[in-house]
Amino acid sequence: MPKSLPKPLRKQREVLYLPVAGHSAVLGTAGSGKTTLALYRAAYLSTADMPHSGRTLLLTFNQALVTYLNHLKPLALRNVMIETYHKFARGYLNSRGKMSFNSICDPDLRRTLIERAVGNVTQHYEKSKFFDRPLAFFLDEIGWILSHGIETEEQYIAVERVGRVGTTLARKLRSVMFEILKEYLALRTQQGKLYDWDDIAYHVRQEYLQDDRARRYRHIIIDEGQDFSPEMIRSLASAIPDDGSLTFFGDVAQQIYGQRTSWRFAGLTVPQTWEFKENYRNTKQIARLGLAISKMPYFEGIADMVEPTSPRADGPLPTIAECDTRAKQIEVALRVAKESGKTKSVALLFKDREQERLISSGLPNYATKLHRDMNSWNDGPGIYYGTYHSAKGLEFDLVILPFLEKENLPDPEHIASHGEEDALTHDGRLLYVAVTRARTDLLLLYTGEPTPLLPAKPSLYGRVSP
Ligand SMILES: Nc1ncnc2c1ncn2[C@@H]1O[C@H](COP(=O)(O)OP(=O)(O)OP(=O)(O)O)[C@@H](O)[C@H]1O
Repeated sequence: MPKSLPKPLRKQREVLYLPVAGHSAVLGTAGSGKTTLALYRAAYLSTADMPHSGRTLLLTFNQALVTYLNHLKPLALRNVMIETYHKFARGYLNSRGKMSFNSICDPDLRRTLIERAVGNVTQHYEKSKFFDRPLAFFLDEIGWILSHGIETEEQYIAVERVGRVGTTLARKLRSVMFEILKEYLALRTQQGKLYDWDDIAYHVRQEYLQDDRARRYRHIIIDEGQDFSPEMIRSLASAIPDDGSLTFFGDVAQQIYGQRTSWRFAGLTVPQTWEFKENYRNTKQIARLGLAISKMPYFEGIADMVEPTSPRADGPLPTIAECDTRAKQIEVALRVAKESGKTKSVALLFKDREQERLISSGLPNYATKLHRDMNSWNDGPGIYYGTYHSAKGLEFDLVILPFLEKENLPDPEHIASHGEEDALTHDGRLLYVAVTRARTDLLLLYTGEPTPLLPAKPSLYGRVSP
């Protein structure tokens, strides 16, 4: 068994020994040990000399988490491959001779081609407000169709929920939308691109349907599964043999990629879902703020939400600091990070790379940037910085969140393209992820009016004026 990981307790032990064949799903609140148990389960399923043992694949969404997992991965897991879904997909298609050089359409080209597709289709119709929607709407809708494995116009017209919160697309417009999708795919093919990041999973699944070779992995485990699209999950269900297993770990409150669809659309055969409610990471005070965020109106109506029970460890209240200017926020963030980074792990997290750059130039050069290609992980004290997305699945002693003002969050561009409700829903989950990365200390900074994403209750915070 892994040595460096905490010993599984209660529900965690039950999950470790879930059936070794078929599908299982574990839903857990932040910090409840999903990643830890994903590693334990990988060790259990890959243990040599057991009747159920076999090669095991542990998949997650982003590279920073893969690097972190590899750092936690004990020697007992030599038989386990840990990688991102997208790396797995490329590798598998390559093994089938279906991945030539440069055959994936990158997001910039995709954007250009979808814009062109909208323009081309517009010419066949009379002027309509539909075509005036922001490009982000078309990018999203096409992503939604492809990541759900929808193949025909009839399927698309019949499907129940289409579009983001508040932007459900009327059925009569779906034919036009589908025409835009087909035009995009035609333009993409002309560019020699066989896939994009939304439909690669569809192609993986199609390939498995025709693949009668022995399966490379007997067991697959998905961590951060809430961010896997239904088609990604389906493709993995078809990647295991009949006597193999698929174990899904996820937290719907932390869904920050994709179109907020449900893993349940993937149609796994899960007799029962298991829930982890105990939070082992955060102090009571941080967990209370996390819980208050998850009770905000913008979280309402999510299926499968698991509410945490209060952790035992006590700590300081999250600190909220109103600064006169953004420059002051930067000064405070840098000072605290440098001081605390000597003895603690500290993460400075931002909405996007642009905001990260406002601070990163002032950081010492030993600070570690969290990013897609990071390939080593230094445990212990130090400064880490990156976007909320890049910190997914990770944890730090102190988390510093600058720029929490109303003008910045929810993101004004997101409001412009998808409306306020959608922006609140999207950025609320990001904030939830960011807050729950903190083990013991949290520093929230803003100028002017704080973001409406933060709960107003004063007793949740210790307030300071630097
Ligand atoms: N049984 C346990 N006893 C003590 N500590 C534990 C136990 N299980 C997990 N932990 C610790 O709790 C923290 C959170 O665990 P982990 O990262 O596995 O949670 P998670 O559910 O994947 O979190 P998230 O979804 O928020 O990323 C880690 O520091 C882990 O070592």
